[in-house]
Amino acid sequence: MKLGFIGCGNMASAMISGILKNGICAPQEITVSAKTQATLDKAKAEYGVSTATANAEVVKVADVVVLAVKPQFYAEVIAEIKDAVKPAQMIITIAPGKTLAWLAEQFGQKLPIVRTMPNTPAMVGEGITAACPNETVTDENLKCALKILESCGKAEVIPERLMDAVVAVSGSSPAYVFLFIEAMADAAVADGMPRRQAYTFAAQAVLGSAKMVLETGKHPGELKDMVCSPAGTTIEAVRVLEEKGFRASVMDAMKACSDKAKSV
Ligand SMILES: NC(=O)C1=CN([C@@H]2O[C@H](COP(=O)(O)OP(=O)(O)OC[C@H]3O[C@@H](n4cnc5c(N)ncnc54)[C@H](O)[C@@H]3O)[C@@H](O)[C@H]2O)C=CC1
Ligand SMILES: O=C(O)[C@@H]1CCC=N1
Repeated sequence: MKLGFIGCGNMASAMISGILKNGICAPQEITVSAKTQATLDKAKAEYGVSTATANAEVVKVADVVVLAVKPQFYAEVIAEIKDAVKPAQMIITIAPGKTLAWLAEQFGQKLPIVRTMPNTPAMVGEGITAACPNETVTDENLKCALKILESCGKAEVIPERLMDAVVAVSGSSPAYVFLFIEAMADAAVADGMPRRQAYTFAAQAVLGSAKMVLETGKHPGELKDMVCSPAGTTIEAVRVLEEKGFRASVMDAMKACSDKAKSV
């Protein structure tokens, strides 16, 4: 399968890394375009992919084209490539806010389009991607799209109305988790732990806790209670987090994120 990425920044790189690690296709079967030659040179050096100076070149050689530019550039890029897109070619989008109806209008022709929302843990094969196919996508198309997306982690088909929620809960949330890990490491450093070691302990604690949620099927509240020994240390931290509105701040931040996703 020949894959094309229009744009080769953080998200495209994370996906390419996951795709290559899982052998979904060979490096030379991936063609990328970008704004600058420096980006193309970096992608070629890092992944061994083919590069194209024009976006239409990517469309000409790929069976599946991933639109990996920022949402504000979608209209101009689609305008540039739409005449080169063949009816059987599948388009995968990864931008927030660009609905299937908007995409159909921009392309001006019936095309199999899968709207998705991935995240950067795709880089280490631990991403999660929401996928929403339009009515032109066949079962075969969807199988192919999910094979690509599942090479970077988990993928689930969802109704389009949930896409903005997905941006907040998984598309953007690695950034909140990185903030959390950084804050925990800073606190450990304040207590005397070497910084590098503090990142390892903080990150592994988050990884292990996440695996417990995914693998035990227990409610996060129950898992939290399993850590909080009566009159112990953990409940003191939990009390302070509640006092400072930890959960409310997470929910408010995610509301701001999903609201923004509606307007990009
Ligand atoms: N970074 C993330 O965690 C996630 C990003 N996304 C979405 O992925 C898309 C890309 O985001 P990032 O990779 O973070 O951005 P980025 O800024 O890292 O990469 C954008 C890429 O597009 C290229 N580009 C810009 N204009 C172009 C044009 N006219 N033709 C060809 N290439 C062009 C740039 O050279 C760059 O390689 C965005 O729509 C973003 O919302 C989705 C989920 C997660
Ligand atoms: O911040 C952004 O707009 C992109 C979409 C989801 C994660 N990053």
